[in-house]
Order: sequence, then C-alpha cells, then structure tokens
Amino acid sequence: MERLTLVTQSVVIACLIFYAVSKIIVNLAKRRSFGNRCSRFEGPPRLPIIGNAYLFIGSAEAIMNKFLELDKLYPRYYQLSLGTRSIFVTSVPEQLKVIFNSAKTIDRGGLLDFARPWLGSGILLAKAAKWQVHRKLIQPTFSPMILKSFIEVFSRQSAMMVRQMERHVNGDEFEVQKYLSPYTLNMICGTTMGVKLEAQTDENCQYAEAVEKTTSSICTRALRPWLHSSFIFYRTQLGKEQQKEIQIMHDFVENVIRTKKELLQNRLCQPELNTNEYDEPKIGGEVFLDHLLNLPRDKKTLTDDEIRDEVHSIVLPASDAPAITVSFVMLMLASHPDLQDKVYEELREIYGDDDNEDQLVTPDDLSRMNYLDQVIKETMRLFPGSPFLIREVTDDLDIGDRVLPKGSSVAPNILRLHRSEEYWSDPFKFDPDRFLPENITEQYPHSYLPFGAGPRSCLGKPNSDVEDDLELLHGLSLRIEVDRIEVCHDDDENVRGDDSSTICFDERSSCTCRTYPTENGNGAETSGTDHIEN
Ligand code: HEM
Repeated sequence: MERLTLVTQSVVIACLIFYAVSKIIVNLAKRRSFGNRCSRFEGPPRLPIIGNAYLFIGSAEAIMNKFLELDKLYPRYYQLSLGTRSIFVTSVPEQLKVIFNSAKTIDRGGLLDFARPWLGSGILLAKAAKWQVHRKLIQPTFSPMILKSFIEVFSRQSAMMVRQMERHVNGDEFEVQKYLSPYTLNMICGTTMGVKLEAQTDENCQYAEAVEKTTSSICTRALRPWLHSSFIFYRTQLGKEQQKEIQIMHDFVENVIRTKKELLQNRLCQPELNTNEYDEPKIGGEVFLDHLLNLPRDKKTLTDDEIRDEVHSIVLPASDAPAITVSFVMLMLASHPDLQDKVYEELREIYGDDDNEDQLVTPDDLSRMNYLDQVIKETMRLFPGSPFLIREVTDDLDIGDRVLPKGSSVAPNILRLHRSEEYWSDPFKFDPDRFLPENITEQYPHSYLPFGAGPRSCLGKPNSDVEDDLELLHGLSLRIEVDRIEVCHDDDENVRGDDSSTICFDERSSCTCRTYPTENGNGAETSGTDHIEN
C-alpha cells in the first residue's frame, strides 16, 4: 500500500514537472516567434533587454526631439521595443484607418497600464467589453444640448482666467501654461463634478498639483523599462510619491461623490444646499457626475469606485489636451500678427467696440467665429494635443502590407501625419485657410486626426471646440496684443513650444506686433517662427 502511494506521488510529481517544463518551453517558443514576427519591421537598433529605451533618456524636450529624429529616419513607420514591449509607430493614413476602426485595436493598455492605479478601469483604459457598456452610458452627457448648457460655466471661467492674466499686460513675458492648465482643470471640474476647484486662485491646490505630478511620473516610468516592474517601482522615491499623489486625487473625488450623493438626496427638501460650493450649468443641465448618479434603474448601476474612475478618466483628457492646444494657438497668433488681426476683426464684428470682458458668450456668438475656428484647427494640425496615441493589438491584425502580431502595441503618430509633405503641401506653413470649407474636402482621407478616429475617438470633441473658442475670445476681447514670444525649439524645422513657452501681452494700440530672436538652451539663436512660416 505504502509502495503504491509512493508510486502515485512520484507519478504526480513527474507530471507536474513535465507540465511546468513544457509550459516554459511553449512560452519561450511563443516569445521567440513573437519576437521574430516583430523584428521583421524596420526601426532603430535595439539593445538586449532594454531594447530602444536608451533613446529616451533625458528631459521631456530631449525625448520629443528623439521622436522627431526617428520621424526623419523612418518617415512612414517604425518599430520600437521597450523592455518586453513592442510598439509599431505609424503615420500612414491607410494603416491608421484600419487601426482606428478595427475591433482588434480597441483596447488601450501597454504603457498606459501604468496609469491604471489612478484611472482604474474608467472609460480611458477600460478593456473592450466594459468600455462598450460605459461609453454608451457616458455618451449622452456629451450631447450638443447639454454641452450648450456648459457655455456659461466656460464663459465665466475664461473671464476669470483673463483677469488673472491681465496683470501681465505691458509687463514681462510669462509662462502661459501656468494659467491655462489650472483654468482647464477648473472648468472641467465645474462641468464634470459641479465643483469649484479654485485651481486658478489657489496655487497650492493639491488636486491640480497631484494631476500634474502623476501625469509626469507615469510618462517617466513608461520610458524606463527598469521601472516597469511594480516590485521595483513602488520601492523607488518616484513610486512612493506617485502613490501619495494618487491617494490625494482619490480622496478628493470620493469626497465629491459622497457630498453629491447627499446633495441629490436632500435637494428636494433643502434646495438651499445647492449654492456656492458648486459651479453647475444654469440651463437645467446635469453635470457629468449627476448623470452617472442618476442612471435609471434599468441601466447598469455603477459602484462608487467605478464612478470615481470615470470622473478621473474624463478630467485627465479634458484638461490636458485643451490647455496644450490653447497655449499653441496663442503662440501661433503671436507669431503671425496679420492672422491675429484677422481674428481680432472677426471678434469686433461680433461684439462691436464694446469692451465688456464680463459679457457672457452665447452659442450664436461661437457659431460666427469661423476664422478663429480655422486658426484652432490649423494649430491642432501643427501641434496636436496628443502627438502619439496608443492601442493594444488583441489579435493578429492585417493592416495592408503587414500583420501586427497579437500582444504588441501600435502607436498612431499624429504629429508626423499632420506634418507630412505627402499629405500636406508646404506642411510647416501655418495656413488657417487649409480649413476653409472648400479646402477641407480636398484633404487626403485620414490625414487630419487630432481627436483620433473610429469608435474610440475623443468623447469630448464638440466640447473642446467650444472651450478653445471661448478662451481665446476672452483673451482677445481684452484687446491684448501678443507682442513678444519665446519658444523652445529643436535646431531645425520644428518649433517646439512646450510647457515652458513664455509670451508677452501688450495692450492693443496698433495692428503691429513683432517676434524677436532669443537664445535657446543650447545657445543657438532663432525666432519663434523659425521654420513654421508666416
Ligand atoms: C483640444 C482638445 C482635445 C483634444 C485634442 C483631444 C484629443 C483626444 C484624443 C486624440 C483621444 C484619443 C482618441 C483615440 O485613441 O482614438 C481622446 C480621447 C478622449 N477624450 Fe479627448 N481631446 C480633447 C478634449 C477633450 C475634452 C474637452 C473631453 C471631455 C470633456 C475629452 C474626453 C476624452 C475621452 C473621455 C477620451 C477617451 C474616449 C474613449 O476611450 O472612449 N477630450 N481625446
């Protein structure tokens, strides 16, 4: 009997060992064949283990410049590897069309997974099945009617931002991003949560700071394969700080959800509770959070954690990309005084000589700002708010002349697409007339994608147009002339204004303004309009 038990045990152990060894062999074979399939794509040379990570060491500007160099070496597409992750970077419209519309590349993940401790499985990072349900639930919040009701919030917020900036009129140059980021964050907190964040007035606003620091630490981690392992990352100073910042954001949003829930329950009997703390749209519109809390019972009810994830997942894209876009619009207007004057004239036609900065903007006013709209579109062509996107390939995907293997990532290279001479004549010329209605029809299909495309494209697209217009309107209605300009740039054709871009405001007295040469960090002299032509 004892012998029989021993034999049985040996057989079981042998089977387990056999199973473990064959699993290792199969995994190695899979990795090898995955590696082989990926290595067929051209790209910069890779080092063992870290792959191409050696290319992306240094400041954000240095990393951006590296990407621009790669665009020159590989103008259509290339393959990168970061540790075990393989990324196909492409700017070919035909390939992008397939990628954006395929069910096999709906998922975001890969490097973006490092944002999961913050965004959870909200709409930005949700896997396909969950994403489909949540997008259907959330989409109605972004209907044109509800968005119109937000205009008053946007309008008040932009007036506040302009008042803050006003102190710089006729003064020294200043970092415009310092005002824009808190403004967009404030505005989006007003329209998503109905909360007055005070990010514009309180420089130490913890939530705003936490958003900024966490975004930056996620990017740092993504480009450093040795920080990919959670075991290592959370033992570093960066990892520990990130955990702290994420906790601050979670506490903030959870607190708002709790208060909102109480408010919604008590609203009928205590309407006076709905007062100063909240910055709600006036025209009977719900804020995003109300919509999620009020979902009819027959629809899926979201848990508090899911609601928190959704709020985070809206606040991030809705504050980041618009702030970047508006700062580049200002930069372009500063660099092109003639176009600035055209925008100014358009606004004068709408508002006359009335210089009332407290005047609220109406949807009708916005619909008449055609030239401003063209300027914004052309700015988003040259400086897309999201220069690269990223999607996961969940099954082998044929994109025409090649197959992207399951398990890899694909990064639509929007920056390169928008600046490619293959699809845009004289691509570095800043020319808003490209977006005249008669010229739009001539554009190469899928060559202009600032909001992505397909079923998972930007949810806030109409929102962002409205927001950009309003912000600029208020800036310009102040009769500010953007006079001097200092931009970061690389040393050839690409003006690269970044977070540290500074501009100057002068009171508008004549129709002239100038850009002047400035020294960049490397000592080279250039003007802000270096190769982005007038
Ligand atoms: C200038 C302004 C904006 C730009 C350039 C922009 C751009 C983008 C891009 C490129 C994507 C990724 C699309 C893709 O992967 O195909 C995206 C996603 C998204 N954006 Fe925007 N965005 C802007 C403003 C906004 C605003 C104001 C909101 C919300 C109010 C918003 C909400 C979202 C959401 C929720 C997603 C994820 C959609 C999904 O996964 O289903 N965005 N945005």
